[in-house]
Amino acid sequence: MITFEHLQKTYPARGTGAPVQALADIDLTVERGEIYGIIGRSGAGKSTLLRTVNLLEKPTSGRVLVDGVDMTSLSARELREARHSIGMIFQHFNLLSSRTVFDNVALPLELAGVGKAKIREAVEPLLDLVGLTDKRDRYPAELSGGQKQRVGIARALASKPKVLLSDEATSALDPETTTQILHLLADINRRLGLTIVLITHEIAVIKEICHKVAVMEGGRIIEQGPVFDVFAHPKHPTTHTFVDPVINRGIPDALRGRLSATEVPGSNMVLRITFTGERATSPVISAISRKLNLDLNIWHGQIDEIQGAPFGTLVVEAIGNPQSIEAAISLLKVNKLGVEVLGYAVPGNLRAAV
Ligand SMILES: Nc1ncnc2c1ncn2[C@@H]1O[C@H](COP(=O)(O)OP(=O)(O)OP(=O)(O)O)[C@@H](O)[C@H]1O
Repeated sequence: MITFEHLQKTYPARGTGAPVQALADIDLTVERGEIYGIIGRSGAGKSTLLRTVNLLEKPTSGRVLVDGVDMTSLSARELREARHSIGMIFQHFNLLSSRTVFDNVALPLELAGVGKAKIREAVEPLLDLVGLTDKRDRYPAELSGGQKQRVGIARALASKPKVLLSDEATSALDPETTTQILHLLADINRRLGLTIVLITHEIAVIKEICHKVAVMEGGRIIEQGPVFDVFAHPKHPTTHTFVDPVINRGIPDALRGRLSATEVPGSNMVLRITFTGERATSPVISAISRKLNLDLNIWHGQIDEIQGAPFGTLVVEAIGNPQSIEAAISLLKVNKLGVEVLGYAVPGNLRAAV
């Protein structure tokens, strides 16, 4: 539905400053019907990337294709037309304070010259969809933040877009309202098959509703893929800093302090084994222990949930000869379990910690 091809954006120098390269060679595809989350720290280039989709920001080079149409090649009139199929919602809602809820939602249709009866036909179901039928004659100042964003969503849907762009739409809301708005977006995605691209600096937003995620840093995408895969096996250190606080893949601090990065005489290897819902670990682990005559002492374990699928982590201390341990690691991998060496620990220290 949306393809970014070799997309670059450099903002010209301001005053005595240097030009800013906000986007550096972005290649990304968002499939139809997906909720695609883009996460990154402040200044990573998220807003710039999102705003190239409807050409609020013109790329310096490269292309943006929306439903097969190269947005960078359109005339001003064609671009106005194309923008009807791309809705957008904002952190600060961008509502007109002098218009009622109904009139805010109706605005894009009025601007497109749609008649009064047709506007009513379009707006009333949208107010129902976002749960604001009883607020239709209220003004923005009389609404809560969550209600204002519901108006923003209804207004964005008024021109029946194929794509909805969400620019930090929940950043100004409290956690409970954030969850309600995210559920509304997920519901709209399911009911209308709408493709949603959202930018956020909050990993909880990605975890809650996105199917896929791209992590941005310094104008580049440093990691991307299905949310489950990126959360379960983050590769880039920046992805770790986002994911680790919400997916507890780690070990308790008291135990972590007893790990050393290098092997010392008498120490045992400590492994982290990760598994997804379909894989039962304990029969595999006990079979491997028996077969190779080694002990895999479970040190710490837990199960998280990513997008409704269980994701488990076990930290084990491997006690046996080095060849058996190497063979065990291979066998765990053959059984499609994730294995990482966390470090080494002296058994006495471990027992003290447990
Ligand atoms: N109009 C502009 N002129 C010059 N530089 C800009 C402009 N807009 C953004 N930038 C710069 O481009 C880089 C990317 O900015 P962008 O707003 O896309 O990042 P972001 O990831 O959305 O950040 P935030 O989460 O803070 O909004 C930053 O260094 C920013 O200062």
